[in-house]
Amino acid sequence: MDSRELSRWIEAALRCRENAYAPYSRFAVGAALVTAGGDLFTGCNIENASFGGTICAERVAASAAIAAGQRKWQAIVLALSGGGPPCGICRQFLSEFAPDLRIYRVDADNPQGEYQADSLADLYPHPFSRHDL
Ligand SMILES: O=c1ccn([C@H]2C[C@H](O)[C@@H](CO)O2)c(=O)[nH]1
Ligand SMILES: [Zn+2]
Repeated sequence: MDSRELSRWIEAALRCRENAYAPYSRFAVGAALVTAGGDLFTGCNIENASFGGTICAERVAASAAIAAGQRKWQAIVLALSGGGPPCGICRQFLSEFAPDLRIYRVDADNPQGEYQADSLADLYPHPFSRHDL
């Protein structure tokens, strides 16, 4: 991955963040899931008046990739205010398909600033998996 490619992924996450439906938290999140072949699937968070019905940007992006038949992934880019990490539900969800996924995070309030890069394996070292069934 060169930095131009990463910039394109970040742009995609930021653009999708503009579609976030977050009237309750007012916290907009955008995600860009990058497949092994370099295709991009984007997602934003979608809240619900029944709060538990809310879905995070990460799972929307990942679900779009899965629904398109693409389950081999290299990275996900997250764009959110403060650049925080994915929630526990999303870590578990992503680990089903890509336990070593690279996770890039940008602060949507300062997208040209530093980004964080982690492996999902580091952020979520002990997923519940098929071996635990
Ligand atoms: O990594 C994250 C963290 C939070 N959210 C969403 C869920 C909810 O709509 C709002 C506040 O938690 O942000 C995400 O989409 N991804
Ligand atoms: Zn989440």
